[in-house]
Amino acid sequence: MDAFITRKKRKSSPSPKLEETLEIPPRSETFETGNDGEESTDIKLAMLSSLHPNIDQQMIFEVLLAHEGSVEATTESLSQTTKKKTGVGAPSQTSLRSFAIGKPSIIGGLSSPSKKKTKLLARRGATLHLYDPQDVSEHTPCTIIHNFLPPEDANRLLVELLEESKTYEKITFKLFDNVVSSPHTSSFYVRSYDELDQQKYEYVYNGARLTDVRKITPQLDNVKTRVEEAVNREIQERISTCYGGKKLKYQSPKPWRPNAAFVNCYQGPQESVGWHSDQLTYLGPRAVIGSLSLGVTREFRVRRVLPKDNNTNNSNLPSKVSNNNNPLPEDTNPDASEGQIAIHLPHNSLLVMHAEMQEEWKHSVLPAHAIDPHPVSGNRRINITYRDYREAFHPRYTPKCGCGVATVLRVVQKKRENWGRYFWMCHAGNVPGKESCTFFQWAEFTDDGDPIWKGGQK
Ligand SMILES: O=C(O)CCC(=O)C(=O)O
Ligand SMILES: [Fe+2]
Repeated sequence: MDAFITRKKRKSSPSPKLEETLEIPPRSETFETGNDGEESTDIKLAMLSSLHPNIDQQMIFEVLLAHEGSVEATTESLSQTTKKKTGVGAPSQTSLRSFAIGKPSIIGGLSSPSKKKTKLLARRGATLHLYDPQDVSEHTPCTIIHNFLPPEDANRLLVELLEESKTYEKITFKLFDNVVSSPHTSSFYVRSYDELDQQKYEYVYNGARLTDVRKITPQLDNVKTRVEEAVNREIQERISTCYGGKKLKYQSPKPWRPNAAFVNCYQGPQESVGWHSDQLTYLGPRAVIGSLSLGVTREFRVRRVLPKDNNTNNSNLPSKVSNNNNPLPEDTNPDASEGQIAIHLPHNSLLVMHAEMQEEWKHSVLPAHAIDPHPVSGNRRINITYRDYREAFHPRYTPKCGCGVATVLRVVQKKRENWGRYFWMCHAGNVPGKESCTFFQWAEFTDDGDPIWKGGQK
């Protein structure tokens, strides 16, 4: 879904614990700000991409660097560039072979039984392109199944959703003085009219309600069971091959049951979604998401978020256990946090985002230079993310803030102190132009990721 804006934390916030994060995810995502009193580069890029949707992100990044991080100077310069219709340069691409040295540790040490120092695959500014399912599962927190559905079922679903997507809309929202709109269209599907009502009137997405919620279509429903089986299989496989035979702490041991689906439509190469993590508020910690791609092939980019200490220098990060008892990432090369991996998502591929993904990685679908048209969808790509909304995380149970609205669940991603710890905070802290109340509460879970409420169950 759409998420591409954020702002820096108001200096007046009374809660020191919030310092490292403050984000404005319009729907179900979380974007992160820096902790140095300025918007992080991602945020600046997200803002600039929204303001200049037709300019390649790599170009925006270079212009931003040339202007020493000034958003104002960059936007001015980009406006000139657009006027002059200057072309944009193609980003340099590198292959896996030129970077892979040994077997990498990909998930912050969680899967790394060997103490041998491993080299990270992607360096700052470089992007590794992965096509092979084995490479994807070894080097990212995802697994991919190509040719997932029988071809005729994939086409039926694609045709159905192309028709549906004719009435999808871009989300618009206000960012400071600008009205910004999401760089693709989307809609949300649930199983029953009762759930539809709940989504419209009980669930809150960053202070707003979803307006476009639909009942699951016949083909979406038909495919759901197969996605469910495959994802549960992949989860078990991941546990045995990557987590040493034991589920992660806070990961639910229950079978994954998709009961909602966001469907995105990307019309043409320029439509995109910026860097984000999906919101855990209704999914709980260590959530798994099944993502089915149809139509035009696009690149799904992932990059790990490494914690930094207060001096933003993480080069001396010792290997130790964080507050949630997961080992901190072993590889602390600051450049490493900037490296990106591009997973190519062809028509009819199922990508499973595993339990380590949302807390420790960010993902995006960046604008493309060119696409190969698909025989059925032309220049369009449809993406379905099946999600398991957990009853225990229904807004009727989650903490309410001073604004009287259900709070959002977040995780400390960037700061070394409290890295990996979850907290509930006021949703308005994520909404531009809205004064947030000071609500903050560390989140507590059982080992199986069920919430423990202070003062007993609400
Ligand atoms: O289109 C995709 O593959 C990813 C979409 C996404 O990240 C999301 O809906 O949260
Ligand atoms: Fe996402």
